Amino acid sequence: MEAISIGLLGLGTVGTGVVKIIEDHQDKLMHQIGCPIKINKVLVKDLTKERAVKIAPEMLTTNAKDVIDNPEIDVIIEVMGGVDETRNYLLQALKNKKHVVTANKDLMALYGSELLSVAIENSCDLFYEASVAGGIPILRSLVDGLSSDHITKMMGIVNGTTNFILTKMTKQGSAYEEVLKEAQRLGYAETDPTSDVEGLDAARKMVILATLGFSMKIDLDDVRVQGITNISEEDLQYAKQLGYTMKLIGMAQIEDDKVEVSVQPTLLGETHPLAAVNNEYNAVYVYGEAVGETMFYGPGAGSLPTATSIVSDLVVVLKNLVLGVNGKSIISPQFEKRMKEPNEIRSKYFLRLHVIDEVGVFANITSIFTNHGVSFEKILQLPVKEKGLSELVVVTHSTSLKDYEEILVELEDLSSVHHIKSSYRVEGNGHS
Ligand SMILES: NC(=O)C1=CN([C@@H]2O[C@H](COP(=O)(O)OP(=O)(O)OC[C@H]3O[C@@H](n4cnc5c(N)ncnc54)[C@H](OP(=O)(O)O)[C@@H]3O)[C@@H](O)[C@H]2O)C=CC1
Ligand SMILES: N[C@@H](CC=O)C(=O)O
Ligand code: NA
Repeated sequence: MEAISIGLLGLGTVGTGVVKIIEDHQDKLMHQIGCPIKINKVLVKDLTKERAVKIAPEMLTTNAKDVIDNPEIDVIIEVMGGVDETRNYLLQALKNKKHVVTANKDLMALYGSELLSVAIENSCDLFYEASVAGGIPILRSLVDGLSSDHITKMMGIVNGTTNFILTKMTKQGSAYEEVLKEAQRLGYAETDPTSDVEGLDAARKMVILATLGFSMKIDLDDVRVQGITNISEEDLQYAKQLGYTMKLIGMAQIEDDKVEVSVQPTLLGETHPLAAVNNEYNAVYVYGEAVGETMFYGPGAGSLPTATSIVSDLVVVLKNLVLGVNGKSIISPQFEKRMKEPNEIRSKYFLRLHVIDEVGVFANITSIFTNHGVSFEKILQLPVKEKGLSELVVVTHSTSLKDYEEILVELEDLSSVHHIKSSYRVEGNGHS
């Protein structure tokens, strides 16, 4: 078989890794697919930029048509990021009967179903393993390895940048801004890291996971999102003191055919399997009715780990090409989406308050919780430097989101509550 010709859209952190893996693993790839892989054209923004891989200048272009309309190219690897422009490029590429491999979760979370239908119409493959948890083969595990089970819960640390930041803040007491800069330097963060730290990147990945895991078309608007920018040093200290580890957790659960999906800073019991996932590492905890607990762990970001998933997707495209089955493995969602209402979403919560230090305050606060049928699992009360105030930290027993939100409003209205400092979801030690 003659060489397979591929085109790259982008040659940054991930694109460079793709070129390296194709070069360094050429023998193994050749053995798997029976022919060499040839990189034909690469779209970049800046032709003069120094590249971390050797690439002939004539292979670079700033004109996307040189890649997507190029009759010599069989497969497009999209690693440029962005949504609108990229969507148009990939739609055109699929209409041109080119198979697509992408790392773009922003695009797949928003336009995945459109792109996948166009792929089916054109008998093309569209794979996106690198878009969730970079180097971990989690999407394939959901659609192949666990296809026979009924998945009821997925919890993920799916953003490497925020896990890196929280780990360094917790374990080394590092300052947020400093660690964010380090994550950017190491190539973990998005071009605009706001989407990392505000939780949006993780939310997009949870949309992809929940859509595949529950076979239901989940949209970004269905995800409740909170990032890590307001987490303070004090919160991390209290978490530790109470036996928890703070992580940005993506949660997707289904119960009685109704789904909840969220991304929020969460206090995990120290023996929860996800509590030990540190630095830029990602992990996705998947609970299936038959299989029970499983966990998929590995690097969630970075050049070579992400590129590994991309080139592995490319191998599947090429194997499918030999078998003549491209586009046949894409399965549309089976079920209608039904989301849980706030009164059906249950959790424990950590709440930190500054309250006026006087007689009767604690009783007033407790009565608000009692009126909603919510009791405390843990309580801490300490003086604060500010005169006349004390710090109250509670962990509740399980309550509905509806009750909890009403409690917060009622606490805000209480004159003896000076300030609600922070509030986080609490998860125990797993096994559910
Ligand atoms: N970094 C990571 O660890 C991971 C990234 N991803 C995803 O992979 C994709 C790429 O990320 P990453 O490699 O980090 O990004 P980079 O910013 O490092 O690279 C982007 C590349 O695309 C090119 N590019 C961007 N916009 C255009 C445009 N409009 N026209 C032409 N070329 C363009 C840039 O060209 P030039 O070099 O000339 O500026 C650059 O080569 C994103 O979707 C990201 O979310 C997924 C998993 C992990
Ligand atoms: N910015 C992302 C990169 C991978 O998707 C992250 O930090 O996880
Ligand atoms: Na992956």
